[in-house]
Amino acid sequence: MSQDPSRQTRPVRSYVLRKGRLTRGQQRALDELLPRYGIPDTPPELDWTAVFGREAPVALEIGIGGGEALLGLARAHPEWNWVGLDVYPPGVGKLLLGLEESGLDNVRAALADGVDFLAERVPAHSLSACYIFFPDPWTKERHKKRRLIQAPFLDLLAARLAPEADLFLATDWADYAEWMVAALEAHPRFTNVHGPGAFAPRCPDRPPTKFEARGELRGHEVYDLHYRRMGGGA
Ligand SMILES: C[S@@+](CC[C@H](N)C(=O)[O-])C[C@H]1O[C@@H](n2cnc3c(N)ncnc32)[C@H](O)[C@@H]1O
Repeated sequence: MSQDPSRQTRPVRSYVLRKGRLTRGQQRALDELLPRYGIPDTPPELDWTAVFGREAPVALEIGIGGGEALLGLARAHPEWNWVGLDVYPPGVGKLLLGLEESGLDNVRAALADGVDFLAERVPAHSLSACYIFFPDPWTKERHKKRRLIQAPFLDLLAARLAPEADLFLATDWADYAEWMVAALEAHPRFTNVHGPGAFAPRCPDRPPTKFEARGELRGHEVYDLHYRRMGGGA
């Protein structure tokens, strides 16, 4: 039986932020679709109206995985501009293929580190929402310092979110969920929409991702969180 060429894999060549094997389809997407759906490298600080060709609230998802959640959210809210980031080339390739197939025109993608992107590219207070679903949990005690959700990251995020912007998170690690609640509630710029210490109902319009499904098969409970950036300050 001949193999579907789009399923054949080869090592990442052009994009090496994180190791990953691209299918031919994903490699083509990065080569051909990134110029269309990607975010231009210059100028360093972005002008969202120029990036999207229209004025609309901008929502950012950091760590899109295969882009399933972002595609669902962008489909559900065509009136918003959506930006998806990941350091994993096959994931960004998969999102680009999804964009090509869906015809959605309100999504832009970048193969980029979320922290660098926020620090270097995103104008102050220009984001109306941020989504972070199932960030790497770094479960070993000695690795927890690598977790994304901690004070320096929250300082940076607060400086890029507009006042009253929403922050939605989800994790299937109970210990990381508690860690996120502690970090966010210790931060002067974030308030829990559902009351101190509370978890949130499932984020509206959040489609299940492959990663979430894998966790569910292992019996992991999912914890959603919903915070709001309070007004004022940097
Ligand atoms: C556990 S996966 C979850 C993916 C996706 N959100 C989902 O629900 O299926 C975490 C994702 O975050 C990405 N990631 C980790 N650190 C990142 C960073 N600093 N910036 C952007 N993406 C990151 C990883 O490459 C991976 O795709």
